[in-house]
Amino acid sequence: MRFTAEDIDGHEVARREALYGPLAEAVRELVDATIRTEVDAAAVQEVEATVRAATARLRDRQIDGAFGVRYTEDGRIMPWGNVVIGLRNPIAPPLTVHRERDRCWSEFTLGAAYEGPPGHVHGGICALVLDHVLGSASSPEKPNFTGTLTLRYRRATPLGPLRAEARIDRVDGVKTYVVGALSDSDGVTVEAEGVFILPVWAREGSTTTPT
Ligand SMILES: CCCCCCCCCCCCCC(=O)SCCNC(=O)CCNC(=O)[C@H](O)C(C)(C)COP(=O)(O)OP(=O)(O)OC[C@H]1O[C@@H](n2cnc3c(N)ncnc32)[C@H](O)[C@@H]1OP(=O)(O)O
Repeated sequence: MRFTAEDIDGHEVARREALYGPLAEAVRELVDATIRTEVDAAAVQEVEATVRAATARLRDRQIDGAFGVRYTEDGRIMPWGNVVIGLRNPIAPPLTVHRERDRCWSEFTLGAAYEGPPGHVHGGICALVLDHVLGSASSPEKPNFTGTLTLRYRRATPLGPLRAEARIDRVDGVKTYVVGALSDSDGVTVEAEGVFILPVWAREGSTTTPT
């Protein structure tokens, strides 16, 4: 498991956010435009060549494997490759998750890139979002892992503005039970409950390391 310390200060974190955030946002727009465009064949081929050239340019210098979770000495966490919240991940909507004591919530918009049933959010994407928001609620600091996630899809979730929220129901040793829901403006579309577990390597007195 890749947790990497970065010897950088707040200014450097901000500089990187300002550099990579707009790139990821531009690629998100590209994905949406790729799905919805109706330009002619020549234009599609021209854009394909441009995108391939841009990809090759970025690959001139890159890390091996995934981004991992990076952190600074002063406790800033940079999960920038994360598929839900990652600043550098164009697949991430991305969500901004807010916290208040034992609750977390996020308001966000899912567009064409997240479609399953026509005009509606893919069920796996609903699970992805709820897994993350419930997991975030389960622990403000230590990294809990999803043990079991149970969902009840009450009705199809339309693409567009949505809200996900979660709160701790109870804690039993290393297990935290969390409940939550995904909603649109008409109310709940998916109910969720999850058991989030502190992995062995993060438990008090553990000498094992993340694998
Ligand atoms: C770090 C910063 C990150 C920045 C991002 C922040 C956002 C974070 C949000 C991220 C959110 C997204 C998060 C993600 O995407 S996490 C990624 C998806 N999840 C996984 O990959 C988890 C894989 N599994 C494991 O790592 C382990 O099996 C875990 C850690 C789950 C348990 O470990 P271990 O197997 O060693 O446990 P134990 O033997 O000591 O048992 C302990 C207790 O737990 C009970 N139990 C065991 N398994 C399960 C189960 N599956 N359901 C229910 N209960 C279970 C067990 O009976 C016992 O209870 P009791 O008998 O004592 O009563």
